[in-house]
Amino acid sequence: MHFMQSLKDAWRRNDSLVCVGLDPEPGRLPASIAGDADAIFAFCRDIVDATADLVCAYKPQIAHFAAQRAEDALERLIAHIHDRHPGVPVILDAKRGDIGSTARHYASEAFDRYKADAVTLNPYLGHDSIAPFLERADKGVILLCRTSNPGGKDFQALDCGGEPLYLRVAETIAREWNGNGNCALVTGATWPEELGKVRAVVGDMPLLVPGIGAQGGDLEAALRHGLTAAGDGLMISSSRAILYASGTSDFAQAARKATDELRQAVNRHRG
Ligand SMILES: O=c1ccn([C@@H]2O[C@H](COP(=O)(O)O)[C@@H](O)[C@H]2O)c(=O)[nH]1
Repeated sequence: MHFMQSLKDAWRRNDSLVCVGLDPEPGRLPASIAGDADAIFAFCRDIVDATADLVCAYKPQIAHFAAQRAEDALERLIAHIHDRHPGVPVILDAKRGDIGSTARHYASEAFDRYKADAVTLNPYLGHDSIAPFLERADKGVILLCRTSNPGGKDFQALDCGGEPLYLRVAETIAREWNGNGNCALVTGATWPEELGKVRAVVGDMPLLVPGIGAQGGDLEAALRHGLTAAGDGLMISSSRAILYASGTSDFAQAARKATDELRQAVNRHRG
């Protein structure tokens, strides 16, 4: 199914705008599974199984798997989500970006190897670097726009003919790159007013919003500036605050509680 349709269905079915980020940290896995040969897979699988009815998407971050030589665990985890929780889209957070001949392999990596429904990309190399992803019309193409980190402003806020670069990026993607209707943008909750400026130029385009929880972003302000008139349009992403809500053997139940608390906090601000 088309990523955008899966996302809309999951927003509605689970009454949730929450995207759980899957960022396994070897040093933070509960002692009850940390020694297992397949601990990364088991940890993420248990979090997924405990939360799948509460989320609109999962977002595994590829570096957290690759650094541990756990790409195989990532492949099996995404297969597990598709098999056991069909209809919950998977966003591969890879932030790829390279010349077209290499980008084709990155697109194949995300969609053919990992079977992700969407992927995060860096638009800095321009349209030809993103074209191999845009052509996959059923897949989501989620482009960095106004990132949540403090250094995001170093380039993204630079003046670009009277407007900041991040807004030029948003406008260009909305007007020129979104012919297949499969684009979305990353806009951090740490910059809610900028998020609102992005919303104003991209209409109802979905926004992936990291930065709440561990990064201290303002959830209420992000919702106020980012929700569409229909009360959706956002994927509110949280990783560490959910994954490590408990450091002990009850980690999956604690993750469920943290996910539901975030879901309810978000829903209090929706129409
Ligand atoms: O601007 C961005 C883009 C991506 N991220 C990623 O989101 C999660 C955030 O983790 P938390 O534990 O919820 O802070 C992480 O995978 C980042 O790589 C981001 O934070 N900001």
